[in-house]
Amino acid sequence: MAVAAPGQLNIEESPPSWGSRSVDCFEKLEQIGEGTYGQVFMAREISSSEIVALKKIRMDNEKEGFPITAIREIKILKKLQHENVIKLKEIVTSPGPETVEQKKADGNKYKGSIYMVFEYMDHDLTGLADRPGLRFTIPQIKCYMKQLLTGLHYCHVNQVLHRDIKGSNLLIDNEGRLKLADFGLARSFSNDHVGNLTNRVITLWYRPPELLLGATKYGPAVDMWSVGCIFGELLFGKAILTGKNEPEQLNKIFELCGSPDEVNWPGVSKIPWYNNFKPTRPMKRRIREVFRNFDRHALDLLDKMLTLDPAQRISAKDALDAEYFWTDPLPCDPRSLPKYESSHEFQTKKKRQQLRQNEEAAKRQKLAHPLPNSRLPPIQHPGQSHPSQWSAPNHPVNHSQSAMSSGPGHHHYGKPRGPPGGPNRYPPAGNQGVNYNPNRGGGATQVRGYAGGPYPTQGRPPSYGGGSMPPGPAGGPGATGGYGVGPSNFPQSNQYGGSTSNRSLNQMGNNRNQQYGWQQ
Ligand SMILES: Nc1ncnc2c1ncn2[C@@H]1O[C@H](COP(=O)(O)OP(=O)(O)OP(=O)(O)O)[C@@H](O)[C@H]1O
Repeated sequence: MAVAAPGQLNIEESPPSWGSRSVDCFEKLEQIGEGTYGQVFMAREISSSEIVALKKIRMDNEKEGFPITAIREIKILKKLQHENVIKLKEIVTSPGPETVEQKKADGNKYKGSIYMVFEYMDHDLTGLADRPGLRFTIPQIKCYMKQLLTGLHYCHVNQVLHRDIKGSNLLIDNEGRLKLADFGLARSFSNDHVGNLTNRVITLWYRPPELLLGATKYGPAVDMWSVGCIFGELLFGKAILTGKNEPEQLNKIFELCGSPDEVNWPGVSKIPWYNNFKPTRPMKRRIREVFRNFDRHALDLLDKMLTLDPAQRISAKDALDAEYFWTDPLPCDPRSLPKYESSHEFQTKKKRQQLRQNEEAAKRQKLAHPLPNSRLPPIQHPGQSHPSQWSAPNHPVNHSQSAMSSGPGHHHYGKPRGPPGGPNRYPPAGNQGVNYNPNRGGGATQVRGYAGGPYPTQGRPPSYGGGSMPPGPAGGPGATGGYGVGPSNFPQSNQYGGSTSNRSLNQMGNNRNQQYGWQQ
C-alpha cells in the first residue's frame, strides 16, 4: 500500500485541497470519542469558528502506510451525500518527523497523523439515551427510526453495506437530525455479483444470525437486522440481544426468534456452521409474546426486521412504508425535539466511571470511619425488594414534549452496565401463541444449548479467550445485559397509544410518496 504524505493522499478523486491543510487550522476543544480506529475530538476551525469533529486515524499498527479501513471510509463517504449520512468535509494532516534524518530512520515512511474532518453532531444515540432520566417519546422514536431507515435505504440503493449499525454510530444533532456515521467497516456490494465477504463484522449484539452462522455471501439484510435490534432497544429501554460471545448471541437470537430450519429459512442448513450451532430441539418464535405490550404496528415492524431468513427480512424501503410510520402518533418534526446538552457514549461512560470511583472512595472512607450502627445489615421493610435486573426499563412516553423526565430513572439503552442476565431472561411461558405462526418457529419446547461443539475455527481468527467480550467492532460490547423484564413487568395500558388514525400527512415527509427526499 502506498505511504500517505501530506497533500498526497491517494483517495480517488478527492478534492484537490484534501490533505493539503494542517490540523493546526483547528483548535481541539475536547475528546468526544475513542474508537478502535482512532480518537475523535470536538474542534473549532480557527478561521471560521465553525465547530467540527476531528477523527484521528490511528497509524500505530500501520506498517503498510494508510490503513485500509480509513481508505474505505473516505472513499465511501465521498460517494454518499445525504442528509442522513455524516458529511466528511476534508482530510487534514499533522506534521511528521521534522528532519530528513528522522525520516530516513523511519524508512522514509510518513509518521505524522491524519484526521478526517466531519460536521459536528451533538450526540450519539447511545450517549443520548444513556442520560439519566431521559425518556424518548413515541413520536421521537418514530422520527429517529424514520431517519435511520431513510439514510440506510440511501446507502443500500447506492450499493453500500454499513456493517456496523449500532447506537454509538448513529449521530444526532440538536436540530433532531440523525445521521449514520462510522463507515470504517462499510463495503460496496453489487446486486448481480455476490462475492465472498467477511462474516466478522457488526458489533456482536447487532449481528444477524446469518453472519453468526458463517455466511460469507450476504447483502443489505445484515444492516436491517441491526436496525431491528436498535428498534427493539428503543422501545424496550435496553438492549434486547446481549450475548457475551458468538454462541451465546446465537442462542439468545434463537430463544427470541425461534430456531431456524428449512421451513422458516430455506437453505439455512447449507450455511457453513449451521450444524455446529443448530439447537438440539426446536425453539418457538416468541417475539410477539415477549413484546406483547408494544404497539401493534411497532410489533409488526419489529417482527419483520428480526426475521431469521435474510431473504424474507424487511428492506429499509419497505420498512419506511410500514403502517407504524403512517399512523398516530406520527413521527415528529426533528426540529420540534428538545435540545439536550451534548452527550456522546465516550463522555457518558467516563462520567459513570467517575461516579463509580467516587462511590468507592466514599465507601472506603465509611469503612475507615464507621458510624456506630453501620455494621448492621440494612433494615428490610415488608414488601421492599431489591431493584431487580428484570425491573421494567423506561418506556417511551406518548407525547412529544416531555422527553426529559425529572425522575431518577435509568435508561439502559445501549451498553448496559449491570451484571449478565440471569436465567430468567424470558418470562414464564404464558399467553402463548399470541399471533404466533407455528410454521415459523418449530415445536413448543424451548431448550438452551447447541447441538454442536465449540465455535468453529475453520476460516476464522482464533476465538475469544475466556468468554470475554470480543474486541473491536466485530466484537461485543464490554458489558452484558438481557431483556431484564418479563411481560408482566410491562405496564398493561397501551402506552404507545392507539394506532387508530388513518394514514395521514407526516410531519417529516409530507406524504408517503415524497418521504425519502432524494432520487434514485
Ligand atoms: N461527526 C461527529 N460528531 C460528533 N461526534 C462524533 C462524530 N463522529 C464520531 N463521533 C463520536 O465519536 C465516537 C467514535 O466515532 P467512530 O465510531 O467514527 O470511531 P471508531 O473508531 O470507528 O469507533 P468504533 O470502534 O466504536 O466503531 C462516536 O460514537 C461519537 O460519539
